[in-house]
Amino acid sequence: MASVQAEPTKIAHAAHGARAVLLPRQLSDPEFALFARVGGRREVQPGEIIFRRGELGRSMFIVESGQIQLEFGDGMPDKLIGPREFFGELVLFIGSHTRVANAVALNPVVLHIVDHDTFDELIASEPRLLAQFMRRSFSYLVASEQQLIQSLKRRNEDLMVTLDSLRQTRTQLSTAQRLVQTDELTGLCNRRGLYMFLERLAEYRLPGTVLGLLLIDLDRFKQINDRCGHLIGDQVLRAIAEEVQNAAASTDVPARLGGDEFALLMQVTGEEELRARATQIIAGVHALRFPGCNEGLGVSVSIGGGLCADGADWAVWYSDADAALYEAKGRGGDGYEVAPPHGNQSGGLHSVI
Ligand SMILES: Nc1nc2c(ncn2[C@@H]2O[C@H](COP(=O)(O)OP(=O)(O)OP(=O)(O)O)[C@@H](O)[C@H]2O)c(=O)[nH]1
Repeated sequence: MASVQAEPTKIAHAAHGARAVLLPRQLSDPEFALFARVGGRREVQPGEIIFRRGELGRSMFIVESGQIQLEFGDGMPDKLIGPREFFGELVLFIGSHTRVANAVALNPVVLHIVDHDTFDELIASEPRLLAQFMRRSFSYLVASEQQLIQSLKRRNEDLMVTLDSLRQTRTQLSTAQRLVQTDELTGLCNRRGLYMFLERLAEYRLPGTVLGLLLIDLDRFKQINDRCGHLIGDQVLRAIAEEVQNAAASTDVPARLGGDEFALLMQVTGEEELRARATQIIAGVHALRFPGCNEGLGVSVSIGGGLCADGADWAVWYSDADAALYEAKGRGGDGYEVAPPHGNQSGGLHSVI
């Protein structure tokens, strides 16, 4: 519920104390007497609505006793109108004006209602008094509008700050999401990242291609670690990751599945391209050199691959490529093997996650 901005109901006194100064919405004695005399008297019960926001206004109201709450809505503060104050006067100054607030009686209220015709007659019969009333009322309305503009400006600034921090949160979220899907050592996609890609695979599929999977495993990596130390071991892993990345097109997903096992999920034209990529990786790895270690120890990889059967899932693709990898390892490593086409049609990706 909006807060209530109470307007002073007392007559304020000028600093020098010589003359009483009326607050903007207060009527002087002669003004109140005049409006009370010509206006229609109406008693209002607590909770009764005098007018609603959006209604076409026809009259101004003067409060003799009790309190009226003006509810502007849209998060703007409500206003209280008390004895000898007026509200709804805008309709008398500009024709066919719609109400900008709901006016609700907070307690038993006595009102005097001045309509358009009565007001016009008063302008003719009491021009001096009415001019004074209108002048004061106008300056109040202008001040109110200025206040409103200020408060809207402030709200706008607050909103900009909120928007800014939301943008930051979004950036942090996407950074966190990227980190969760990335292998820290090599910067490639990790297993989780690959699974997330698989969930949205349909969005990335290129027409006229088939999916192909290569599993790449370092040969005798334990020995490299043992002989050269883990730091060199890490360097080797990073270098292999680069070779896998080099063999990947922009629509492919190179990943480190863990330890010394890498994967390359590709969109290829057929088995020939799959073999060409495997050959490229093997050749790239052969050319790698690691100062202080590589002299006596070659680095090589074994690769198992296969074309991914349509309708099958990751578990099937992985198991076919893994069987081929096992064969390549069995032949002493440093080579690749491609699995025969697989006809198995099974369920969804979720069987592996
Ligand atoms: N430096 C380093 N070593 C790792 C990392 N993750 C796993 N390893 C090591 O990788 C080695 C993998 O050993 P194995 O699974 O026996 O594989 P391999 O020695 O390559 O044997 P083959 O695959 O049969 O040729 C282990 O010694 C792990 O400690 C890593 O992040 N950094």
